[in-house]
Amino acid sequence: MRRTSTTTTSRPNSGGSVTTWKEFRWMLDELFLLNGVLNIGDWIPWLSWLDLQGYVRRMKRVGKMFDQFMENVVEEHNERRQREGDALTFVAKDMKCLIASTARDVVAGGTESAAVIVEWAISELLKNPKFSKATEELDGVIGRGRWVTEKDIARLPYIDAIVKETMRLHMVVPLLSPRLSREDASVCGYDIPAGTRVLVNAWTISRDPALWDAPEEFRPERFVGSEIDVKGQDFELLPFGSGRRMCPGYSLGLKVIQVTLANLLHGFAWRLPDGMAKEELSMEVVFGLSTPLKLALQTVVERKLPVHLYSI
Ligand code: HEM
Repeated sequence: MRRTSTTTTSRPNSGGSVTTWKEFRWMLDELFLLNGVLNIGDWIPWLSWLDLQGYVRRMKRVGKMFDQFMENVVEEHNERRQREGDALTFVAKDMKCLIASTARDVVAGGTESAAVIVEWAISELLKNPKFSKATEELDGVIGRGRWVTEKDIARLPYIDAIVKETMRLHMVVPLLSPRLSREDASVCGYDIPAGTRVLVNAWTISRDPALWDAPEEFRPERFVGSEIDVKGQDFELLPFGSGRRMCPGYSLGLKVIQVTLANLLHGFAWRLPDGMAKEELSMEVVFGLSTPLKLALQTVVERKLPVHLYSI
């Protein structure tokens, strides 16, 4: 299945006011894609009114849809709270907008990035013979009688290494948030005047051969026993950015990725569809605000744990 592209604008239509799962998925794809496109009007301002690529029109449309969706969610909560007489947490009308836009950041930041990373991790594992190492670790530490919990992660160094290596190779936010230099500065021989808009290309840094051995290869082992972390202190690896504008959700995001991936590997045996060779697995990427696979991963999964563990 092909994801939203810079040229495709059609969206699923529920035909009603309630946002369907398909529409929500479409909104997220569109939001992330448009946040990362190169809009001609941003670089040549006198052309911006023409909106040559139609991106501004699309941004306005998806922005409106998202605001509407979030406002509906806040409204629903308000109604419920009113019904239950919960006066303290009732959201005043003028706060609704602020809450809706903050919630949009949290929903968008917290869902898409984690899902993209987990999908890349499984694709890499299907392509590389690293699966057995991960499942051996899980069998040894967790056993086949239960699911993985957040507390187990500290005892799963290979899963942690897979997550870090996936985040290095598939930097989900390739360009960090733009910064503005407040004073004249000199960095590595480059003069940066005050007022310059600075873009940090975390994607290139994490594939720089001066910093990484065989940077294009997926090698989780490089992080086993390594001090390099993803918390913004090691500048060669900045999947959550660094400094004041660093991702405020990094701790939650990291845990969601680790626990989700660990459970998907622990609970299911994964393989490619019959007749599909590893070499045919597409690793093409869409560059936007995030970097998902161009074609959604197609796999066959089989249950590995006792049946009763899968019932909700
Ligand atoms: C799951 C993996 C995630 C990744 C890889 C990720 C990555 C990033 C990156 C690279 C930035 C820009 C940082 C910078 O420029 O220094 C960022 C900003 C941000 N992230 Fe995340 N994020 C993730 C999860 C989350 C979650 C779970 C939330 C909310 C609960 C969140 C909310 C935000 C917000 C609000 C910003 C903007 C911060 C600002 O501009 O001051 N992110 N994220």
